[in-house]
Amino acid sequence: MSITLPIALHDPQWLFTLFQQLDLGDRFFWSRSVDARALVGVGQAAAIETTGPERVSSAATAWRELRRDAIIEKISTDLPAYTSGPVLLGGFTFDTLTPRTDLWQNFPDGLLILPYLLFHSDEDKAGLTINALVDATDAYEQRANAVIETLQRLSHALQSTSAPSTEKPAPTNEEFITHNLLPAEQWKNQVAQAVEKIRAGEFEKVVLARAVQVEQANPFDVDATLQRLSQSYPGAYVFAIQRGSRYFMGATPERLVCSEDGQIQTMALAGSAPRGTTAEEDEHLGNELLHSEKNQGEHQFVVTTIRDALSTLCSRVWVADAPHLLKLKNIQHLETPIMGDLLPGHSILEAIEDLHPTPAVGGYPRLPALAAIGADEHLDRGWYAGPVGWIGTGGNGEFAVALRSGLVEGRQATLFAGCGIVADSNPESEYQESCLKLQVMLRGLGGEK
Ligand SMILES: C=C(O[C@H]1C=CC=C(C(=O)O)[C@@H]1O)C(=O)O
Repeated sequence: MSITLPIALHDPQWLFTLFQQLDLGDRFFWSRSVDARALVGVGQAAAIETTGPERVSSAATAWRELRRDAIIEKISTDLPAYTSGPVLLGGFTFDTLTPRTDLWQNFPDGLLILPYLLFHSDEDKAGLTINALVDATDAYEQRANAVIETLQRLSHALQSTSAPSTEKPAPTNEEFITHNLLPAEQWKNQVAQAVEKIRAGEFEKVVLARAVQVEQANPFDVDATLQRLSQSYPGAYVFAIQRGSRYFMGATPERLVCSEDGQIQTMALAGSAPRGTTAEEDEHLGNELLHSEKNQGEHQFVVTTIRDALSTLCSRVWVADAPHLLKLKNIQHLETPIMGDLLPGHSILEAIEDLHPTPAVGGYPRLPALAAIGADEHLDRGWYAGPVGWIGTGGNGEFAVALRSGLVEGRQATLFAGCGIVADSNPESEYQESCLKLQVMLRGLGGEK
């Protein structure tokens, strides 16, 4: 049973903090400041957990079953268009080839949660959805009273606390102790070996990732981290998924797929350069990136693969003629927007199944590149570089690729970054590029003033 009520627009960060105080269970955060869309969930009315290579298609089947007998009420027409009604939030692992370690305990291969409460907003409307799994034996009056009591507590919390400052939280004064999971020289050797394999014709591109462990004396402040990320990366998808004492969170620039009324939008994002310290230097670095054969090659693998994947799912596919620059705070990328008209009967989960992993996070051709990642990377990627996002009714939803991300627990965090390796990659430059990508979460956590 799912009921959506209109609610006043509120700062989603604030709702995230209030939901902690209500003590209703794990929290979920999703927002992209530029399109003013946010979803903030708490608690669990139902969960779909899947395993194995079929983790996405099994989730699609389970979601169809869960929806089949749903009673869906919308108490107004003045509600956000795509996020009203039951919405599942969650994600999937990057792959199911690499053995999982303790690091990703409680993050199954596939997990989509129907939260107990979901605050959702677009530019000018907001809604609060209350979900509950109810069966014929339920003491419905008691259940209804529990919901009323929760809503009263939420309303009280909204009235009695003031909205947090919209200022970006200052960096913490804490000392970070950082530790490469794989020593830097070893990672660079891996890159050099991948280049050899590419030159020997084993595959054409592979994305190799690395992880850094960060520790400080006091627990990391997850709420302040989300606020820093949202303010520093307004164009990024800022997300957090809590599983007990752990949060998987980040600010990723890469949309995997957005589906609205049968229209899907995706992008090829690959090829990187630092930002300049002056406008001239920045323009120069951007022009170099646009004209770099190495980066254009790395990018084209992604464009071609996405176009091919969409051709079986869509009646029409539109790909921009050439990539443009996506300029982020400390790094710039090549980006090609791609759109398509989904064939009737297809949903966002089918699009994810076909698109993921794109060569922006896996490689090209897909299978030998994934085998090389599994054999050579020595890293449990878990949900890093996997799809994270939400799905609503009618096949609508949005998923991003979980980059610029990390797993945060108490005083410790494990942060991830990867780089596309092609025949003319240079191990030292790739290492430097991975450091730029890691900076997103390092600064988010309050480090690197
Ligand atoms: C794999 C990552 O970035 C991808 C997205 C943009 C640019 C990339 C690159 O230039 O290598 C990567 O393909 C990461 O941030 O961990």
